[in-house]
Amino acid sequence: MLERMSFCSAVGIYRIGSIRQVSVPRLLRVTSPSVRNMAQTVKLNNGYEFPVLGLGTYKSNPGEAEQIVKDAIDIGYRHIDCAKFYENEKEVGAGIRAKIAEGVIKREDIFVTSKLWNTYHAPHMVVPTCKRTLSDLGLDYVNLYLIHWPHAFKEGDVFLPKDSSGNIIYSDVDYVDTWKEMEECVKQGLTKSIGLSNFNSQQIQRGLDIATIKPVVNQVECHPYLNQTKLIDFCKKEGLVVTGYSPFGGPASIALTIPDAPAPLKDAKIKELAEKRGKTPAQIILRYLIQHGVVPIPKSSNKNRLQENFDALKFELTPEEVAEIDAINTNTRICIKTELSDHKHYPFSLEF
Ligand SMILES: NC(=O)C1=CN([C@@H]2O[C@H](COP(=O)(O)OP(=O)(O)OC[C@H]3O[C@@H](n4cnc5c(N)ncnc54)[C@H](OP(=O)(O)O)[C@@H]3O)[C@@H](O)[C@H]2O)C=CC1
Ligand SMILES: O=C1CO[C@H](CO)[C@@H](O)[C@@H]1O
Repeated sequence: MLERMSFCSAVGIYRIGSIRQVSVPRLLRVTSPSVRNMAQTVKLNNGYEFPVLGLGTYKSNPGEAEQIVKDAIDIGYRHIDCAKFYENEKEVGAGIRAKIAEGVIKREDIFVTSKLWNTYHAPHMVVPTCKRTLSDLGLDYVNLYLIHWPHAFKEGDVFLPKDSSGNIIYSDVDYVDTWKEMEECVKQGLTKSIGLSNFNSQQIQRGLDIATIKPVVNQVECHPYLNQTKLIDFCKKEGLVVTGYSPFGGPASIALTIPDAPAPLKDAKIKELAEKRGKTPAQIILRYLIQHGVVPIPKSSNKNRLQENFDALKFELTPEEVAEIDAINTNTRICIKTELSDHKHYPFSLEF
């Protein structure tokens, strides 16, 4: 599986599937390694390098998010996943900027993603909303800006606008019109790349058909119970990398609201492999996703678990072990949003 591509006495470059890994001999390492000489990355279709493991920040509460981001950067994370919807971009940005100010990283060493929320799809709102995110983060640009969901809600700063019966109020805006303004964000230097999140294959295809700047990523739920092999194949064919959210099945809050929510961390096969390999269930899951070419973005607000998750970069599963995990897939979607299934752009009515 691990195939050496080239070697010189100073630096070895390996390829795991399409993942490039640059390893630097111990003597050349500095105490705070930068993404340029340490990160394992995959190349996006526009040539930018995308670190193969990121940090999720949903439910990283104001008060903890800044410290968690700082801890993650110290551990070696060089990819942070944010969103306006998470309402913590100020704190996340403060963590990133603190580490730049300390000289631990330079801006170009870290890959920052943010997302356009559903209430800002109207074309005239896209560029200003991206600028608001930049202002909250305190950064001049993000590396990747995603349309968070294909379905638009009534425009405004109320993220979940509801009518008197408690139903979400939809908007008619078509994501292909939103996409044109996402392209404008690239042209204005607000983001290096643009992409999609929670889009199904037909929606991606519709986007590709009108795009002059291609999406580089589709970010979707991905874990051993929803391993997304068909969508991954489709995305690979079209030149998109799949980022995998909720690799452990999502935050405890989701598990609490869905009493029988599947818990991949507790799966018997995952636990068996973890024991056999002397790893944790979390590491087995992250490694599994990475070896499928998915870029997982686990969230943790605990420094030990941040380290544990990061250490998934340091071992490999055999093809047989990957196949054993493939066999526990049940295509079970946790973040399913059935309450939105009558929206004309609801993404989950198709198989993939
Ligand atoms: N595009 C989209 O629509 C979506 C994007 N996302 C993104 O994906 C990220 C990750 O997904 P998310 O839904 O947060 O869920 P995850 O699957 O990453 O699970 C997070 C939960 O797992 C726990 N956890 C983390 N590490 C470990 C470990 N090693 N062992 C045991 N438990 C662990 C965390 O607790 P603790 O913090 O205490 O460690 C937390 O409760 C989000 O933060 C967000 O950035 C998520 C959902 C939708
Ligand atoms: O990014 C996100 C975090 O999780 C939320 C709850 O499921 C999602 O709605 C949202 O898309």
